[in-house]
Amino acid sequence: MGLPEHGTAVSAPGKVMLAGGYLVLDRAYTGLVFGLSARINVIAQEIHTSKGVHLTEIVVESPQFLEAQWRYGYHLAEADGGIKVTQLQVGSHLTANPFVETTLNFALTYIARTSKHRPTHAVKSARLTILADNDYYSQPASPSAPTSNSSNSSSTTTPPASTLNALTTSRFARFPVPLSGAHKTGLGSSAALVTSLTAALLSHYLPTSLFDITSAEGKKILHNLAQAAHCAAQGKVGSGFDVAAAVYGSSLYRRFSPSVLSALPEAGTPGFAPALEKVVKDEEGKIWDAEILKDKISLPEGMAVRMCDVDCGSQTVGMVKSVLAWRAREGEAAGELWGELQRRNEHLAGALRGGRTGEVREAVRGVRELVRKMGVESGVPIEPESQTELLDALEGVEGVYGGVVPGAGGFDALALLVRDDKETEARVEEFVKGWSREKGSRVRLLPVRGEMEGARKEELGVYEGWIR
Ligand SMILES: Nc1ncnc2c1ncn2[C@@H]1O[C@H](COP(=O)(O)OP(=O)(O)OP(=O)(O)O)[C@@H](O)[C@H]1O
Ligand SMILES: C[C@@](O)(CCOP(=O)(O)O)CC(=O)O
Repeated sequence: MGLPEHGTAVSAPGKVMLAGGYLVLDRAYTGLVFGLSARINVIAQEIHTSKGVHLTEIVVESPQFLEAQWRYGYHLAEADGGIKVTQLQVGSHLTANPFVETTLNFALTYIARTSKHRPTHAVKSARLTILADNDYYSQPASPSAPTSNSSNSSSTTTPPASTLNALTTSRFARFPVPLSGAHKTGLGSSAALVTSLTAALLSHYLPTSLFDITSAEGKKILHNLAQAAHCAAQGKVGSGFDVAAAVYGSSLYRRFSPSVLSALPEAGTPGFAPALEKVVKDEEGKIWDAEILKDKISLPEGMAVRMCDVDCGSQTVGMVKSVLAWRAREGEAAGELWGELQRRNEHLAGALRGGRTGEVREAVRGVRELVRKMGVESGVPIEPESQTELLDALEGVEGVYGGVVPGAGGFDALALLVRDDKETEARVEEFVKGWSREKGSRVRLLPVRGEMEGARKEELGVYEGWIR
């Protein structure tokens, strides 16, 4: 498979919230958010049809997974409802991908509205290829065999067998399962996907005078559009820190008011297109009130953020709901705890930003102490005992400054602040191997690390073998 000459590629990073989980749901508080080196890449290409064939469809595929192709037709919805896609059947069955479908509705509507062409002329057939870095999903035990993929072999890109071994051990693994069977590691795949798919569509269809991912205005449009699409696809309004990280990379994050999106009609319903354009462009800067402060987040020289995947079979549902119920119930005591926790989170951010490596360990301990208190008082295992034991033990490994349960916490992940050298990495790997043996859990140090940069354009050559 040669190198394709045409197309636009973008990538957006995953996320980890080092401190500020739960608090960040309220605009009175902030979160310390890091973008990650694991990216979701989307390549947009024109589909060339034979002469006389008037095919208009958008094909989205994730060639790393089985049965991961979604094809859509589209039409202009009446009464300014925007461009609405309809999924087309591929082979014998139809698997929905709500994040892809909603993103197409939002991005294509914005494109048709903004471009100078007639709406349906603005959107020609295209193929979007999604490639996710390996750390988003746990790796299969053994490399997958080539599959014939009979149901959609006509259009799914299957790398030739000769390159398959290399691909399974290289940047983009092939998984022997459909996307629904992949085990996620919690790095924010949906936010990175929605952001990079939105950016790929905007870059593909609009001239740089209307969308330029490298400019501040372009990032603003991407952020507002991706937040709106992600919230609609999720069916709820979270803090949006994951989309902010996907667009801007690491930052100190204060959320937008939920009311920003509450007046937006559903995609395809009357008035959706002008309402979306207005909220995305926010021409007077009065609609969006999120604060995404990039210069407030940095690390001391020689320090890295690393992640561990903890696979121990425990799951916790409804954590956010239970913590917020506790806060509503215990207004005053909870408010005091959150106030002090916010101060400690800011102190940690200050120590990291100021390069005060010597203060980091104590600052992390201070944060963890109150996170545990919040957990005990709300009855939610935010930093469960098994994680406390592991984090305390990891502090004893030379080169580890400290670690936390990131985001909402729970049993399944850790974020560590470590000395950024091979020796520390080897010691942590050795330690978690021993811990897994001893405790009967599976703890893995992921290759992924904190990174400052957000969504960006990529060279097509990176994806050789995966696109045509
Ligand atoms: N490689 C991919 N190709 C296509 N769609 C994907 C891909 N990765 C993720 N998605 C979409 O994102 C959904 C997963 O989103 P979900 O919010 O459950 O996970 P997440 O964002 O990784 O979770 P977390 O917020 O815990 O990190 C999938 O069901 C699919 O719709
Ligand atoms: C609990 C919360 O504050 C953080 C959730 O983070 P994560 O998905 O566990 O990385 C929710 C949110 O900010 O949307």
